[in-house]
Amino acid sequence: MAAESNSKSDILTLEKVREALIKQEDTIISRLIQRANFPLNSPAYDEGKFPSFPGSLLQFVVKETEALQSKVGRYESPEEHPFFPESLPPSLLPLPANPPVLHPAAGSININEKIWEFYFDELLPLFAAPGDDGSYASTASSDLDCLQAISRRIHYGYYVAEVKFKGSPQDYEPAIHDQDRDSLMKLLTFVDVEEMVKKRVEKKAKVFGQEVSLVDNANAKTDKHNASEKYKVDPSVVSRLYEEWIMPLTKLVQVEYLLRRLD
Ligand SMILES: O=C(O)C(=O)C[C@]1(C(=O)O)C=C[C@@H](O)C=C1
Repeated sequence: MAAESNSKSDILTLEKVREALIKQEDTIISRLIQRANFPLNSPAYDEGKFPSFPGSLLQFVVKETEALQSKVGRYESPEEHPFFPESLPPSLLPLPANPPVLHPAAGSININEKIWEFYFDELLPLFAAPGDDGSYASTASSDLDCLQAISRRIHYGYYVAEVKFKGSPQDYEPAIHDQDRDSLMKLLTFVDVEEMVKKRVEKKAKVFGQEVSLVDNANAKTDKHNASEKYKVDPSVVSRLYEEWIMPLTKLVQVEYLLRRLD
């Protein structure tokens, strides 16, 4: 079944979708900076640490927050996916009146498990300082803010794939018919764009993450040895986040979506 042709999908352009991705960079970087205000706070992640919760404090915060957000319609947007989709309450709001822009396949592609894994196992230790200040609730909420912003960005790949497909169906259709992942991956990859994204997010991390002081401190500014310490989150970690995880997973979402695009 093909996605409906309608005014909203007709005005969706690659330029507009890329603009949306650029705005989301601001959200992701700001949330990482917010999380970096707290140390690692590992008891928040230990299952059974607080007997009042069945799993970890983090899991409790995520599940309860997602249940509330589900009731107010968060997961009715195709790019929003819960981390604990099991037994979520339904939305209490009426369904959106707009006709769908995406193929219904989008609803079945949720790669949040991969996002959860890299965030806690690999990314977090790179930018949260070791230590425990006891502020577990704020830490868990802040983790969920980061996870949701990253997840939304990655699942936005549906829209990128849709505009690319609509722009040149003749290029994509043979690879979709053959279910050829490698060809799809080649077709949708723009190495020059990826290079720009990495440079831009690194620069944004420098601008957003500066320590602001009313006293000019010329020494601190020129001290190259302390370059990464000057920023609230190391800019090279943000660039690495995009290079190793966000862009490859956005491409994975695009491939998964395109494989089902002609169903
Ligand atoms: O801008 C695109 O064309 C995208 O597909 C998005 C994106 C990204 O995740 O930033 C992913 C793949 C491309 O190689 C370039 C950039």
